[in-house]
Amino acid sequence: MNKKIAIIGVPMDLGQMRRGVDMGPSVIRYAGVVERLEALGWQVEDRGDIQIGRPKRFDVKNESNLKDLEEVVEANRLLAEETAEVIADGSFPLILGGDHSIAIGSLAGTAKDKENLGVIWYDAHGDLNTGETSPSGNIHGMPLAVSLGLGDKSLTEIGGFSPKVKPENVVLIGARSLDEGERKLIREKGIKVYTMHEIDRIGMPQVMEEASEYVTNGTDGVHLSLDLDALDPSDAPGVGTPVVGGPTYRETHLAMEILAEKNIVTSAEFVEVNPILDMKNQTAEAAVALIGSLFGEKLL
Ligand SMILES: NC(=[NH2+])NCCC[C@H](N)C(=O)O
Ligand SMILES: [Mn+2]
Ligand SMILES: [Mn+2]
Repeated sequence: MNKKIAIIGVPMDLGQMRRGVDMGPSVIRYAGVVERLEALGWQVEDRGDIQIGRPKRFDVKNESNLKDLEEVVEANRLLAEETAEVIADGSFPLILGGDHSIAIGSLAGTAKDKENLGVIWYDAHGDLNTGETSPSGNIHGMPLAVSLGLGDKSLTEIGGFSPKVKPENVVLIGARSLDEGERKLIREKGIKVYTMHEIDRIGMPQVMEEASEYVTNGTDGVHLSLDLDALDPSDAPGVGTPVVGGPTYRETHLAMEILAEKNIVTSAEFVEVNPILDMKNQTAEAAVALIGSLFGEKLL
C-alpha cells in the first residue's frame, strides 16, 4: 500500500428499497474516518461525494426488472471515472457507500488497466443476481454478477469494457443468504465461497489465510468490497438487509488485521451503512474501526 488515501463518498440509495443508506458516507465521516487514518500516518484526501440523480418516483422497475436503472448507471459511471483518476494519481481509493450497487462503478474504475483484479466480497449475500434471477429487482443484489459481465448491458458496459473481473479471481466470505439463481451461477462458474459453515468449521484465521492466497494467485491487485451486512446484525444493526448468524465484530476485525499484515489490498469499499436503521451510529463506528484495522491500526 502507498501512503496516500483518497476517500470517495457515494450517497446512493437507489439500488434497494430502504431509504437512508444515502447518508452512509456522511455518518462514516462523522464517526471519524479521516482522523482515524491520519492518526495512522496516512495522507488522506476527502474528495467529497459523487452526485446521485433523484428519480421522480422511487423503485420504478423497467422491463428488465431493474429498479431506478438510469440513475444507478449514471452515478456508477461517475464513480468509475473518479476511482480511475484516484488510482492514476497514485492514491488508494477508499469508497464509502451507499448501497452495494456502487461496487459496479468502483470495480469498473479499479479494474481499468488490470487484466486480473482479485476481489474479496465480504458479504452475507452473493450479489450475483441479474434482472432475470433477482427476486427483488434491486440492483444492490447484482453488482458482482455485473462485474463478471452478466446482466443488463447498460450496467456491464460502464467504463467501456466487460467483464471487469474473472470468476476465478473472486472469493466470497460470510455468505449465508443466496438466491436460487446465485447458487446456480456459483456452481457453474466455480466461484470460491467461504460460507458461514466454513468460517465456523475452520475459523476466520484459516479462512483469511486461504482466501488471501487465492485472490493473490496470478492477480495484479485486490479489491475488498465489504458489505456491513456481512457482520452479525447484533454488531451491525444499521443495514437494510440483515441476516442472522454472521461473523462477529471481533472476527471481522481479525479478518481486516490479517489483510493489513499481508498488505495485499489495493482498493476498498465499505457499503450499506444505513443510519435510519442503526443504533446510535454503531454500524458506522464499526465501519470506521474496521477501516482502521485494514490500514494498519494496532493496539500495541
Ligand atoms: N448488497 C446487498 N445487501 N444485497 C442484498 C441482496 C438481497 C437479495 N439477494 C436480492 O437480490 O435482492
Ligand atoms: Mn449484503
Ligand atoms: Mn452486498
